[in-house]
Amino acid sequence: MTSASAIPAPQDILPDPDAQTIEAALVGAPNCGKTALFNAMTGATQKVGNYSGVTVERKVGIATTPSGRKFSVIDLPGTHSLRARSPDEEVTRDVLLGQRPGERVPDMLLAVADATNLRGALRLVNELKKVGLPIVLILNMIDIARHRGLQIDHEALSAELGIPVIPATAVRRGGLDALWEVVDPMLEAGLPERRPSTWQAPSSHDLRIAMREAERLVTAHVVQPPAPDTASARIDRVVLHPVAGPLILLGILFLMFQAVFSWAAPFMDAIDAVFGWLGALVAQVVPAGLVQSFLADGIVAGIGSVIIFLPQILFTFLFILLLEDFGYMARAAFLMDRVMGKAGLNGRAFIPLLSSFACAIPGIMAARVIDNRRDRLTTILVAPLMTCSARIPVYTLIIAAFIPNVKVFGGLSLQGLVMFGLYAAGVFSVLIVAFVARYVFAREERNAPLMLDLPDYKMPRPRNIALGLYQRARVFLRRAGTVIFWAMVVIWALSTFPQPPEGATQPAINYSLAAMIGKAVAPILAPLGFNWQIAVALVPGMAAREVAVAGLATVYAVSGEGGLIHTLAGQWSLATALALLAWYIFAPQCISTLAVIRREAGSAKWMWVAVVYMFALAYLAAFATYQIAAALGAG
Ligand SMILES: Nc1nc2c(ncn2[C@@H]2O[C@H](COP(=O)(O)OP(=O)(O)OP(=O)(O)O)[C@@H](O)[C@H]2O)c(=O)[nH]1
Ligand SMILES: [Mg+2]
Repeated sequence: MTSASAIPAPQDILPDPDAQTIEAALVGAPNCGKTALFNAMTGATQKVGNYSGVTVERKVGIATTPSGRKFSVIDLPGTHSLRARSPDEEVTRDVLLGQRPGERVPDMLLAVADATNLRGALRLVNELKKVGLPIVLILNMIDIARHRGLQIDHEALSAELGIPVIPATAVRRGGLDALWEVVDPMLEAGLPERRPSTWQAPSSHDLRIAMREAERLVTAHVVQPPAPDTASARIDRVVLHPVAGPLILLGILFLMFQAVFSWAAPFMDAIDAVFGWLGALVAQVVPAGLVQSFLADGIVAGIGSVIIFLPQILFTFLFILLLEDFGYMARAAFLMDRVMGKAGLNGRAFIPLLSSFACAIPGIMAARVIDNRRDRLTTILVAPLMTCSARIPVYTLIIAAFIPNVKVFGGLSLQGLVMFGLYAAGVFSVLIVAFVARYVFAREERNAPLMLDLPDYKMPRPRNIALGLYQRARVFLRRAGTVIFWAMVVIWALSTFPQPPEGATQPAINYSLAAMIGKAVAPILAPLGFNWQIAVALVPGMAAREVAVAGLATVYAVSGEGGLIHTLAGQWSLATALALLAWYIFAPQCISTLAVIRREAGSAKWMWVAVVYMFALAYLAAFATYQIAAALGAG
């Protein structure tokens, strides 16, 4: 039998316009492995993660059965019931009930259960049966269930439910063989006509009856192992401990930044050497003049100054992805729940905020899992304050130039410590702003604690990690090749033209348009300790945060200074550097994020609220930092 997962299929494509194509929808609780199944069936590479709420949109792919039959598979956000409470659950409900305009109802349902936790899945199946579509129940993660000694009589379950029940392991080669053996003949024979839906939103009474029925099925057909004391439970007794837990969380993050700083350094040096060599090569091969300046100062210096931070970004995400896949991040959510509740943040805001470490855009989209509109809005507005990966270049550059590379407190890297502090400042400001928003929105204090599904710990899968890193690297390099490249071209041109007059005495850039613009904006930024060169970098830096780094590299390279880090260390005071760090904690310097806020919040008003409050905080923070640092003698 050929493995269907070996057949690549384009992702995110629309269903085949040929109405003959069968459409099967994956439905199940959050974190039961729907996306892992989707990827295995279609060869797609959608994000999976060991926590709930990874998928918030409908995705379509084409699966090919071993006998070569093709059908569409729809991956949906996880849901416990069709009685949808949040925008992501509504997607699932609307797809199944045919309430999405222009989309037909799927032809069959692939109900997915986490085999180690059948009760909820059986309750959902009870509801799904009323939709009137043919159902196949997939008992996914059967590998874990077997490992734990759970015995599930899937044949008896199938007889009693009246639908096929098939064990599967989405993440193993051959893990879908049993599924294909059932689905292939089903497709061959043709699916039965859809019966009219009799689904109605269940009342709490209905839910209780369905729950009892699920309970009965589990008792009848599942043999639980005698010792329920699993490794997960043992680990959780330590990491969820009320005192030890938060300390362990802090310790892990702390060590992470220490490691990132020391491990990334040699790779960054290597990239620096390559770009230094490229710059020298350009200077040698291309005759001195405008073309040489464009290539060496604009392209090589500008792009190189950003690409050098790739190792830092990859190491940071190596840690985050490992913790996610291991199942620790869901515990972190549990530990942070009380603090977040005090700040008035919805417990489900944790994952959106966690995603914002990569980039605020997926973070803001992940806020769709939050049902209460005001809570969702608060999360959308604070997500951009989390330290996204585009800030890493800015932070690292300034740290490298101004924070000595020394060990303190018996072996801790001071630079790693400052980076940790900047991340902590981001998290802290999220909590403060959310707290204030609670009064602005007149929201009540959150009373219900977070209903968390704590997933079992799993060994991180190298494939998931590699995929995650590859995607981060691709996003980062693509930005370097597009937004940053074009910003560089503009900044170089502005810093080069008009050319200095005959007999000019100052550096050429002082006669350029960039200097004129920078000097016009500079008075507004002077109280923050920013000079006109910073102003030149910050204005196009609205496009994306890293552009400011590339901008500084070009501005100073065109002025004829070599080595950005050295130049900055020589030209700025410590107070200026600290003020710029403070500015970047808050400033909304990313057009794409603002566009997504507008889309997800549903009006331009909230985008402007974000722009105004973030600029105001950035200005205040930079002002206070500069004035205090200068007063202390760092000016
Ligand atoms: N051991 C094992 N792990 C699995 C299996 N299927 C999925 N996983 C892991 O379980 C976790 C959750 O998988 P996802 O596919 O993201 O779950 P999902 O149902 O799409 O979750 P949401 O999108 O949040 O609803 C990931 O860490 C997967 O690698 C399986 O059959 N066996
Ligand atoms: Mg998913």
